[in-house]
Amino acid sequence: MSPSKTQYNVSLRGDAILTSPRWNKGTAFTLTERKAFGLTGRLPYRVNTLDEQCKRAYDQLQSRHSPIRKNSFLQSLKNQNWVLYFALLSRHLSELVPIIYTPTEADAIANYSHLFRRSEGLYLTFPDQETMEQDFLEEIRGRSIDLIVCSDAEAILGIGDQGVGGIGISAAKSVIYTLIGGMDPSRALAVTLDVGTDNEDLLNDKLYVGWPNKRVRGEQYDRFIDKFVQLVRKHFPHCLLHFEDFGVTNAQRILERYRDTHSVFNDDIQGTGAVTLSCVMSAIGITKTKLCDQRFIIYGAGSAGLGITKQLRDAMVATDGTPEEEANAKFWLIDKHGLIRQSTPDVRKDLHAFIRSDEEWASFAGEIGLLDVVKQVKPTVLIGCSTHAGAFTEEVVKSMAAHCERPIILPLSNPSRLVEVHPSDANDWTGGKALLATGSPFPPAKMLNGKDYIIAECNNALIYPGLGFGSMLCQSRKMTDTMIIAGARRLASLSPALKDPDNALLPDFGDAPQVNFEVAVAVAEQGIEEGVAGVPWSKEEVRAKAKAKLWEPVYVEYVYDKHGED
Ligand SMILES: NC(=O)C1=CN([C@@H]2O[C@H](COP(=O)(O)OP(=O)(O)OC[C@H]3O[C@@H](n4cnc5c(N)ncnc54)[C@H](O)[C@@H]3O)[C@@H](O)[C@H]2O)C=CC1
Ligand SMILES: CC(=O)C(=O)O
Ligand SMILES: [Mg+2]
Repeated sequence: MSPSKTQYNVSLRGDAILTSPRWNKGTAFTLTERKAFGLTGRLPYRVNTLDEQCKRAYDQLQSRHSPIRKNSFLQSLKNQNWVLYFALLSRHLSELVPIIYTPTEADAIANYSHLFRRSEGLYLTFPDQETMEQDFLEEIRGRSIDLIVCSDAEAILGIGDQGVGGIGISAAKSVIYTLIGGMDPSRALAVTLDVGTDNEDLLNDKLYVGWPNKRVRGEQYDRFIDKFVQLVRKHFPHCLLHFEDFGVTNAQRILERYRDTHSVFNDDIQGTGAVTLSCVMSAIGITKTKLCDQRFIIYGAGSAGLGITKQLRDAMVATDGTPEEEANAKFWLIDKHGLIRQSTPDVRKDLHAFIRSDEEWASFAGEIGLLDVVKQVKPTVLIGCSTHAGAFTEEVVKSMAAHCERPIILPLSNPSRLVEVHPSDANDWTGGKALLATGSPFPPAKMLNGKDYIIAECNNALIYPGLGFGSMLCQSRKMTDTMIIAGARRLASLSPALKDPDNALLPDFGDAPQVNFEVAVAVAEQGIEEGVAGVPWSKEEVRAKAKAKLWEPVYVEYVYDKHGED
């Protein structure tokens, strides 16, 4: 609840308030509230505190042994009582984020139609587009919306096209905005844009609950997306529109199309770019080098690969004063058909600035693989966002380490089973020299001195809630690159490795709420400084304003009022 509110006037009574996850307190309704809301006979006698409810829920959760069953339990809890759900998650953040987010959420999404119990969020389906506005208004009735997270589910986490199951990633990313970013969940909306699926398993599944049709593409797809974006702009001109897990042919295009006219954000491109920039900044703090001193190999040139490359390039230009063309030349991008160079067919337009010349690789015939590129380029940074499990083989890692004192190796693919190299292997193969971070959580590796080396989680969830909250806080008209860089710099400044190079490259996920608060402040300050903010504040006021806006999972007293909120 908002810390500025000590009381809410609520119009729901009886079963209606008990079945509203926003207002339900279950056994924590006080005796006065029970009388006022017609609940005395609807609840057992004893009034519980939130702590007692959390303990009971945690005990129940522990009796579910597999991560996916825990995920289902938490999903039910979310459908019952938001305060309890978020309070429980906050009390066990590091343990439960992997259950409600990557890696477990990937399994929940892959099995969405079979695990389905109850709908959540907004389903906008291609054949129903005539009623899109009506459906939208029905879902947000009586609510003010600050944040919309939408997905068309073509590239979910690392598991590809998941059709209507994409609502799971929109909802999980919204939950993270609340849990880590302090966003009021009643002001957020998760949306799935069901434009069909090319996943044959889903199309052949009789229980599939989405639109059983091949994915719509081309002009029809663009018109559908445009209809949705214009609807958002019409009804909530100041809300942040977050795009998640769109396919590589649409993600950057959509971002470019709308980013100058509305506050839009593509997490896979910009969020991943920002957290990776922070991670690399932290690592080069240890190697005492600059961004422009690095040679980067980016393995997997999809949305994340492009976002990471551009973010690192832009920061190099801004921080080191490297001319853009010179900065572009520090990157070697590899995709399914090897190194991307002039003779590579059908390279996406957004990658053109990073194409290597054929002349540089004249002595190589055919597709040029990772090992060849590593041997030739002698990279200092190797980043994986390919979904190609095990791609960073022992030979690749050892070849890199042969020419680089502290190789920076970031296998970022999710979920855990798709990681390009297990961080313990990379640690062992480099004699403990590699500076490592992964996309999903991994246990620590052992350093040569026997101490644990904590593997930082370089996941966009460590930064996007702060980027989004900062942008919403200052009501920015758009999310600029410089606002994102300001957030990434603030995150890097909080790295534990700054104090001790044997520490993790990024803050622990357990500290993510405090870290994201700092990111949000940096982003809003930057928005104000560059004149895109819609608030009349000075930069000095931002911190206090941000504190006042944080939503916290605590119970606030309710007073019955038939004209109150519902
Ligand atoms: N750690 C983090 O915060 C994030 C991690 N990711 C992860 O990165 C991976 C990619 O995600 P997106 O970029 O959104 O997907 P995407 O589908 O846009 O990109 C994947 C790219 O990898 C390429 N690829 C596939 N197999 C390959 C191979 N054998 N060798 C080289 N390239 C190959 C594909 O052609 C494609 O260009 C996923 O596992 C995803 O979970 C994505 C966003 C954030
Ligand atoms: C973390 C994330 O956004 C992804 O894996 O797609
Ligand atoms: Mg994603």
